[in-house]
Amino acid sequence: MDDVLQNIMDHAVAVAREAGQVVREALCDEKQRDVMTKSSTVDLVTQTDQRVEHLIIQSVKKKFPTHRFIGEESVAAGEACVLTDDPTWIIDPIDGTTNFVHSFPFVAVSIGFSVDKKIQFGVVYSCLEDKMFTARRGKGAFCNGEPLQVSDQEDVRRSIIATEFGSNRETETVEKIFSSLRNILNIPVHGVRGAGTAAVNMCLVASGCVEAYYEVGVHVWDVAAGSVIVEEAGGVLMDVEGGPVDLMSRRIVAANNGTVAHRIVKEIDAFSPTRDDGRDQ
Ligand SMILES: O=P([O-])([O-])O[C@@H]1[C@H](O)[C@H](O)[C@@H](O)[C@H](O)[C@H]1O
Ligand SMILES: [Mg+2]
Ligand SMILES: [Mg+2]
Repeated sequence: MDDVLQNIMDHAVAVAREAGQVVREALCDEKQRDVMTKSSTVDLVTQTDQRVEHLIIQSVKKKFPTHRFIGEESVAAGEACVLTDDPTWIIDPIDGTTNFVHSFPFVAVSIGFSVDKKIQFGVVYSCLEDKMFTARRGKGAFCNGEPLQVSDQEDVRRSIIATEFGSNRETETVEKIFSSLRNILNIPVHGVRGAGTAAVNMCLVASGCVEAYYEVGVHVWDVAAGSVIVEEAGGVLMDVEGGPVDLMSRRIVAANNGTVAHRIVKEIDAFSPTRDDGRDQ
């Protein structure tokens, strides 16, 4: 299986690079950034998201015809979001679509690969920075081939925390997001940041630039690849209430260590969006 998995991962890296090239080119063409909306008026999608997802899936199908897929835009088009034990590619063709639409310079192609419901490797290509983040379970995490290591900071008060506001603008949700943010700022922490892409935020944790990232409202395709990149860089994953992470639950804390993760969890005003797999919370 070892060489087989490496072969699959090599293909993921190659297709992510190809997809990134398409995204870069599309940035220069306003038509390819025309906005459509999904779950809310601020949940954006473009024809480039759809085109890139199609490109990735077709390319994989040709080489690995039995593999399954969970792709953000396929799910938006009505496909089921079910993780089985079968080899499954979990794809976010453009993580950071809002950034893409506005030319805000953090946009990633995110590909996770799961077998037996466990992510085996992750590839995040931050295509405007030309940074290829990769990690295979048990084999370390890398950026452009250089090993990654999380920060060794244990004191949350000397930390930068990343988070996002998401695309749910219901009053209650916005209140909870701000309540968590206020609590964390008041610890106080050195700063709060957000790149506008969950996948890049997780790679920033893996790179040691920020100590933790948390969000309620992410989807499995936002975090599947990043989850193994964080763990392989020495970090930890947790649910926002401190239990084990569940990638379908739409809740995540990714941190450099358990001390920082547990400290952040204390300040998060948790809530439970509808799960990606439609199961009860
Ligand atoms: O829609 P998309 O740009 O692929 O993904 C979104 C981005 O990662 C954003 O930073 C995060 O706040 C959202 O929760 C994601 O859904
Ligand atoms: Mg995304
Ligand atoms: Mg996306």
